[in-house]
Amino acid sequence: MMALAHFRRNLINSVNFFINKGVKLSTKQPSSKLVEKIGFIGDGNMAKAICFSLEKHNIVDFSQVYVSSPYKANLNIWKEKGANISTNNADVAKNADVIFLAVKPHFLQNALDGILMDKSANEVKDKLFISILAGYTLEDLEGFLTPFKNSRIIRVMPNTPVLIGEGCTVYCPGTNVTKKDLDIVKTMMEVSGLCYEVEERFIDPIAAVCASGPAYVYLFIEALSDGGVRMGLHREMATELAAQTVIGAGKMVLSTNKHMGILKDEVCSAGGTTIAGIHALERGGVRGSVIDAVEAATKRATELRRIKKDST
Ligand SMILES: NC(=O)C1=CN([C@@H]2O[C@H](COP(=O)(O)OP(=O)(O)OC[C@H]3O[C@@H](n4cnc5c(N)ncnc54)[C@H](O)[C@@H]3O)[C@@H](O)[C@H]2O)C=CC1
Ligand SMILES: O=C(O)[C@@H]1CCC=N1
Repeated sequence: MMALAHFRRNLINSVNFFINKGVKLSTKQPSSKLVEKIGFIGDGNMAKAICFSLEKHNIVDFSQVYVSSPYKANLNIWKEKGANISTNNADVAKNADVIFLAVKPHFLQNALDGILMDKSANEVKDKLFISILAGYTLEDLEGFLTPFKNSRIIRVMPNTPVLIGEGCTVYCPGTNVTKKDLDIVKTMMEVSGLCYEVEERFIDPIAAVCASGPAYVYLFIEALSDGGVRMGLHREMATELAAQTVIGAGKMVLSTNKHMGILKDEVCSAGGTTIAGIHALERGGVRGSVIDAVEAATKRATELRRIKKDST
């Protein structure tokens, strides 16, 4: 219990760091029947992670979920769970009150054009849209959504661990977003991990750290496991130990509030095994590579936006 209290206290300290930097924090308070009908335009990995988490936390029942994608085969998993599926995005846009835009950035124009070509497009008004797309700014998105009268948009950047309640999500409201709209997004996303409101200028770098981050960490876990196998461990054991080591190290950073360098030094005995491993990592340029990765992913968000603009 004491350890838990200590963990919480230090987590609050970490979060205060963000608040001091102008980042607003939400606390977890699940509620039911938050929205009547929730929609997903795009039915892929991130839509599933968000929706399955919402269902698990009793925020929505699948009967309240409307989801669309051009490929019926991909929608079957949603149908089996009881969601309302369609290959016509207009069905989701008309029926749902809160609509996640969950397609890849280069498919957004096509997805919205499909709605506008539908004869019932004029029914799509007074909607709250939630964009999880990398790259597109609120200004871009509000431009796209102009035809849907009185629509509001919130830009949200989640990551796939929301599926298991260990996500990081940030969000930023567009013009005319109401307090109720923000409460909806906060309540939906904070059940699945950390959730902050941020200034929009932080979203691309945060996406590069948190939304892309799981992929970097999987790479590291795989490599750590490979190293174990190279040294004679069975794969299953090596992977389990590598993954738990990453969980443990992450929790140490959050719960002890010690600088990472100090935590690293506590593992490195003088002339011992760990410093030999650290030396090998530093020779391989691990720090520079990770920093380069975050820089490259941040820059790529801007490129994604430009690709769309150049092609219209
Ligand atoms: N995967 C991740 O970890 C994260 C993804 N995102 C963002 O979420 C969005 C979705 O990413 P994922 O779920 O990973 O992609 P995904 O490829 O798994 O899912 C996208 C889905 O959109 C569907 N689709 C394609 N064209 C469509 C159209 N015209 N109308 C409706 N649906 C269409 C596809 O069938 C596909 O299933 C992207 O914009 C990405 O930037 C944001 C944070 C994290
Ligand atoms: O790779 C991507 O573009 C998306 C956005 C952040 C994580 N996945």
